Amino acid sequence: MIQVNGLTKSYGDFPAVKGISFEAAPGEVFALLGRNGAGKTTTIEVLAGFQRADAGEVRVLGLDPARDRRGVRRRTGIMLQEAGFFPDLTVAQTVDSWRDFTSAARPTGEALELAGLLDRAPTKVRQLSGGEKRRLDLALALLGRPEVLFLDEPTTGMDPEARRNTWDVVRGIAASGATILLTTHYLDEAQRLADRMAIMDHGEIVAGGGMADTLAAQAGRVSFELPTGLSPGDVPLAVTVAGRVATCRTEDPDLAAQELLSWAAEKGLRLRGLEVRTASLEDLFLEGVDHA
Ligand SMILES: Nc1ncnc2c1ncn2[C@@H]1O[C@H](COP(=O)(O)OP(=O)(O)OP(=O)(O)O)[C@@H](O)[C@H]1O
Repeated sequence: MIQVNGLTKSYGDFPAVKGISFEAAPGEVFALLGRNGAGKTTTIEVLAGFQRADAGEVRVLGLDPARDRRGVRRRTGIMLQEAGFFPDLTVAQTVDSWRDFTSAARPTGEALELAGLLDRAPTKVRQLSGGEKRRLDLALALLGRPEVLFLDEPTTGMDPEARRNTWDVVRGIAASGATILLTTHYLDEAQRLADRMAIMDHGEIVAGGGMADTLAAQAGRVSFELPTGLSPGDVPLAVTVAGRVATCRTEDPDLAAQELLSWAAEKGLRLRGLEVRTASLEDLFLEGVDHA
């Protein structure tokens, strides 16, 4: 559904995307992650046909978006970071006007219901909150029953309930066979939603793969307060210490915690603040962008 091979894009002398490659299959949610300026939006804009790549090959639904922008646009939905709405139209009028130039469009009520915005149908766009505007954007992106959906930071500004609603919608669309390319700064969102991901930094992919496999291959951590009077060398596992908090990075955090607890019991020590954590996407993200 999406194939990117060696995509390169510069603005003047500035290389924003430096030869990245990835693919996304039908029914897959693919998350493109990375800090501000990493090149995520540029990548989406090239895929959606808004920008031309300088080099590399890009295919969406087997089409080249630079040559067949119309064909791509007809079968894809897009939610960019800044939407341009007419402030004096109501929510329903906005959707209606988009329906006029969308083929096989959903009924207005259905699109609004999907985006959780039905009760705001008669409200003027200028009166919507930031999160509600994102929901209107989502309704428009879903209007043409897209086979590929590009979502650039879709839940920014949404309250927790609206975020969850959006996740359910995204999962539903993916379950119906569509492919979703998502950028987000909420790593919990990526971890919950995405089947696969790529972390970008300075225009390059620095880590990526299947979400579950990649996280499973990452080390977890066990941390606790180092008991008074002890030094890191007294602990039976290799730890790093910041302040009084000792941290052990390990592939098996449960086993490490058991070893620590039996050692503490034997010595009559109490391990305060004991925390056992499997690897999170946040760990991987920080490691990826730090080492880049
Ligand atoms: N039209 C433009 N002209 C010049 N430079 C640009 C333009 N658009 C983006 N850039 C630069 O290209 C780099 C990549 O921008 P891009 O918007 O793709 O990053 P991003 O990963 O989407 O960031 P964010 O998380 O902040 O949305 C940035 O350094 C940005 O300043």
